[in-house]
Amino acid sequence: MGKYKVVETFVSINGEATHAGELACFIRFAGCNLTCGYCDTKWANEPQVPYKSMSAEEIYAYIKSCGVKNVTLTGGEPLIQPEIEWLITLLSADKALRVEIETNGSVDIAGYDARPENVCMTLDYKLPDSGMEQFMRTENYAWLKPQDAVKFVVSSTRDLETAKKIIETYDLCAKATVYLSSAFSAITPAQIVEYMIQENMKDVRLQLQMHKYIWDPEKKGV
Ligand SMILES: C[S@@+](CC[C@H](N)C(=O)[O-])C[C@H]1O[C@@H](n2cnc3c(N)ncnc32)[C@H](O)[C@@H]1O
Ligand SMILES: Nc1nc2[nH]cc(C(=O)O)c2c(=O)[nH]1
Ligand code: SF4
Ligand SMILES: [Mg+2]
Repeated sequence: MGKYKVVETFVSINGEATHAGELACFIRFAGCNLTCGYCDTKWANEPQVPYKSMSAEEIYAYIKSCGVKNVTLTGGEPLIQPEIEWLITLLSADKALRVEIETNGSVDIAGYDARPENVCMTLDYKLPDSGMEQFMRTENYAWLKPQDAVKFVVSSTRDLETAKKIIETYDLCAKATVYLSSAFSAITPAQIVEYMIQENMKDVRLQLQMHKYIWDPEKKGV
């Protein structure tokens, strides 16, 4: 079996989405197929980024040594890592783990349809201000499961309007939990809440990147 390019591993609270506030073990992979303007982990996508080669078994052993339940696979883009399906299968076989995959919305998730309940996807929809909207695969919404989330990272009123349109067009609140997040420091959380009130977005949740309020927003490994 192959090796995975891992740029950092750490235990922290998950700062985002459904399990925000719970301890989680993070595995961050090198490289991404997109270049979002707001990306807070551009360093992980640099071709020369230092990485550790780890087998699936080594990653699993590290996770077990952390003793936590939640595992977040992130990056970079986890779903473009060669043989990532094998790692997900290995981790999901351990029912003491809950595996969350942070994915950017451009990669086909149809092949993960047989995943068990302890594997959830947090699927981004990249809005216009990210510069990456043309790569979004809305076909992915056919494969959402109740434990999944769709996340819109918002930078502007234009982004909010697009998010609302996509949520309604694909009836996303009926398929998964839907989050609006502020692109850190690009728009205030208050502006997002004002828009949610104005548009009566009853089934959508605001989420803030908790770790950026707890620690220096530039700090790695938290
Ligand atoms: C760094 S990405 C890695 C996973 C995957 N490439 C993706 O985009 O979903 C993890 C999450 O952080 C979010 N993110 C990145 N930069 C951000 C920023 N400046 N403010 C808020 N969220 C950000 C992304 O939108 C994504 O939901
Ligand atoms: N604390 C913390 N929680 C997170 N949840 C998702 C993250 C990510 O970068 O994907 C992240 C992260 O980088 N740090
Ligand atoms: S898809 Fe994720 S990792 Fe890639 S550039 Fe965008 S936010 Fe960064
Ligand atoms: Mg992050």
